[in-house]
Amino acid sequence: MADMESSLEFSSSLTCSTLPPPRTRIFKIIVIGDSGVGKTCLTYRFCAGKFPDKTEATIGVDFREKIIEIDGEKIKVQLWDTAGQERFRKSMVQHYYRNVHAVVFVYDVTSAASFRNLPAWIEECRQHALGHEVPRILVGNKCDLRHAAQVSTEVAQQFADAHSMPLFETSAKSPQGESSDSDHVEAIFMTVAHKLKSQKPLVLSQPANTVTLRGRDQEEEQRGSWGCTCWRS
Ligand SMILES: Nc1nc2c(ncn2[C@@H]2O[C@H](COP(=O)(O)OP(=O)(O)OP(=O)(O)O)[C@@H](O)[C@H]2O)c(=O)[nH]1
Ligand SMILES: [Mg+2]
Repeated sequence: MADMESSLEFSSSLTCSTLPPPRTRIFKIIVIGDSGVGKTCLTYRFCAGKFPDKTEATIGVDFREKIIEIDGEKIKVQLWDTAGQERFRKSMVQHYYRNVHAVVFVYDVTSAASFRNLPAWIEECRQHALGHEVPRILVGNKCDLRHAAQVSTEVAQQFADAHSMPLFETSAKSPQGESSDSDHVEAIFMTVAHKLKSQKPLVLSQPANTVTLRGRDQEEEQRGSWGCTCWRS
């Protein structure tokens, strides 16, 4: 995490200095949900293209990035793989929500408890003043274990509808070939990226090498702290 932290600071200072275009938009997407639902595996699957050999409980946050191309534009998708355990996240929570572009809520289809806890995660977003314009999606993971499922698609869909979120059911583990009956991890994050791109969340007409800043965090961001929503090369 420290490496990423320093690289973010480095990148931010670069952004604010003299590097010329080309510029890459960055979409910050946070992935939240109970411990053990598979947030690390999902983000790893998207960025590394495979299921990780082993994972340990995330402490604070892990960053994963992938450059994707949409309509000829290269976009950096920056996934914030957050900690599900309260003791590993409490000092970090405010950083998760700063300048976030989209939120991915994850539950485990084999864990009714992880589904029941979703309102608490939604409430955390509300407490951090997440705007209604920030897209949210709901992901039920571990669909490869359908025989052990405790959360039906119908119940999950009702919850998603009630909260105006699209629902995806997937598996970070399964091969997800053409015959797979679950949504592809890749397709899920690409859908979010498409949505963000269509919303054009950043100011498009700003000059090169500037930072898009919001409100009272401006000075802090200019000093190069986390969550800088910026164009950078
Ligand atoms: N069968 C199956 N197991 C999975 C899947 N995704 C994750 N797992 C397993 O679930 C366990 C927890 O996965 P993690 O990705 O570490 O969970 P997490 O949500 O990041 O947990 P925290 O970091 O503690 O918040 C690991 O043993 C994974 O191997 C999946 O799609 N299918
Ligand atoms: Mg994790």
